[in-house]
Amino acid sequence: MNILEVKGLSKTFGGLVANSNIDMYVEKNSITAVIGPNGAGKTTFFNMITGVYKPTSGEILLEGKPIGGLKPHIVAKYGISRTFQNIRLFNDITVLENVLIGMHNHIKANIIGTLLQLPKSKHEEEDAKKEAYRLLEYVGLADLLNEAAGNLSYGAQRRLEIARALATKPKVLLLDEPVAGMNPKETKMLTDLIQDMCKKIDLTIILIEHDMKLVMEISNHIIVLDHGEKIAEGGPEDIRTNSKVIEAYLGKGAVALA
Ligand SMILES: Nc1ncnc2c1ncn2[C@@H]1O[C@H](COP(=O)(O)OP(=O)(O)OP(=O)(O)O)[C@@H](O)[C@H]1O
Repeated sequence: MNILEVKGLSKTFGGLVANSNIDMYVEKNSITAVIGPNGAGKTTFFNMITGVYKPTSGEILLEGKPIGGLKPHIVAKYGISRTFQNIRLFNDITVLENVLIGMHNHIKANIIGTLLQLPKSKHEEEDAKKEAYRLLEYVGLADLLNEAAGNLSYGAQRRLEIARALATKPKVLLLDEPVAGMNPKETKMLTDLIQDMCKKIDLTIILIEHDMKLVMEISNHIIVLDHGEKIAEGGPEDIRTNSKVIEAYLGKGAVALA
């Protein structure tokens, strides 16, 4: 079953075509990678799916419902969450508080209730803390819950971003270059986490990643963008040997790397 469908999606900035007529079908509980050289249009594509950019044309359907052009917080409520290429955490507050902030969409108590410490809000806050702790345990950060986020190692900050994204209870999680800048040990931890999220917590994952070893190892499906167009899609083996893909990465006349 397709949880997400993208049909004829385009985005232009003035005269520049950043995405042109892209189709994508994402199966539930799968891992899809979006790859392509620098400037190919990958982040623009993510920004349209998450509501940061309004598509110039085309459709985005989550479980058959149109979500294209909705505001990011509404898209998040419908079940799409993301992490960013450049880590965006609140460095001066604790690890736990960063996750609690991710939950605000799901906490019903209003601000007055919170200020007055009404019983319902107190109860909701306790539940939120328990859930945040559970998420931190899941990503391996429970021991650091009272640490300022800015003091965490790079790999731990990436896992905290994922915990915060999970706090919105997404159905689809978009990861923008999740292992960029990580050492091999951190990369392995994150790779295991990505696969576990897909298998054990009923999540569908779409990732942008330049680490081809990782992409080939974990993706069920890969789509390749170049100059804003989808030039290929398929399983890792199809993509590894696709002449258009090799040409996009290495230039005309290049031969297969594999
Ligand atoms: N807000 C914007 N305004 C104008 N042009 C933009 C905007 N966002 C992206 N672009 C342009 O759209 C094209 C695609 O950019 P995008 O960031 O989507 O590529 P990318 O594949 O994510 O690149 P990278 O791998 O380097 O992150 C580029 O030419 C970029 O300059």
